[in-house]
Amino acid sequence: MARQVNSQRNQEEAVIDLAWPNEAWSDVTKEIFHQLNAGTENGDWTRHPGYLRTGERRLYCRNISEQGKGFEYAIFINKREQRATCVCQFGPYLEGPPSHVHGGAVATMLDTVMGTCAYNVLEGFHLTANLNINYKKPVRLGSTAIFLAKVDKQENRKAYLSAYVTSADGSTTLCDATSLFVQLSQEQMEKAKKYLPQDSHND
Ligand SMILES: CCCCCCCCCC(=O)SCCNC(=O)CCNC(=O)[C@H](O)C(C)(C)COP(=O)(O)OP(=O)(O)OC[C@H]1O[C@@H](n2cnc3c(N)ncnc32)[C@H](O)[C@@H]1OP(=O)(O)O
Repeated sequence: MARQVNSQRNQEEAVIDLAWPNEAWSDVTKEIFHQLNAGTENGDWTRHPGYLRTGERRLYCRNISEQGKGFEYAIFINKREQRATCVCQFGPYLEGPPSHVHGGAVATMLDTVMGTCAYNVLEGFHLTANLNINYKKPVRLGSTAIFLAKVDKQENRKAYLSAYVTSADGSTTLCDATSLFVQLSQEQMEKAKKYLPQDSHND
């Protein structure tokens, strides 16, 4: 169930944490979520909240508010191991090839999971400078996939990551990817400040 949290931003805008199972999640998606969430018990992993804002702006991968029709996902981060893992169920509004997920939707989740993983090493705000994806197998619409990302190298403001996407049972590699995220310099941050959310709900 989505959990309502108060946003300091302004009261009429509800900020809802969607990175929890809801009735649109399949049993497979829920089972993987609970396996990943069990890793938070000893503190090694933390669940990254996924906020749907109900104001005029929405995070792209949280913008389809009809449950189960778009991206249904939760991301878990392991700071010590510089890794992130995501379970994602792709809804019917994400079609590309008939009955399969649009490559851009898979790219969106890779960008988001690796961008979230980059928080393990980069401070402040970072942007995707480069994202390379090898699509190995088409992803069935309505299916559940697992995204596994890790930081491979950090050089100052640059974080180099790799990731791969597997079927729910882990038996099939659907994609692999690499990326570069760049933390904004002070000067770039000054310019970007006016666009940044005013509260901690920046996902
Ligand atoms: C909580 C929710 C989390 C979600 C996570 C976020 C997921 C979504 C992330 C996105 O979708 S971000 C949107 C898509 N990306 C962009 O719009 C970024 C557009 N590009 C830029 O703004 C600038 O090019 C960028 C900030 C990436 C880099 O700034 P600059 O082009 O001014 O270069 P800069 O000097 O700051 O770069 C720092 C280093 O990165 C290197 N670099 C930059 N772009 C590169 C590139 N493409 N390939 C290789 N190296 C690159 C650059 O050479 C330099 O290396 P050195 O320090 O060694 O000299």
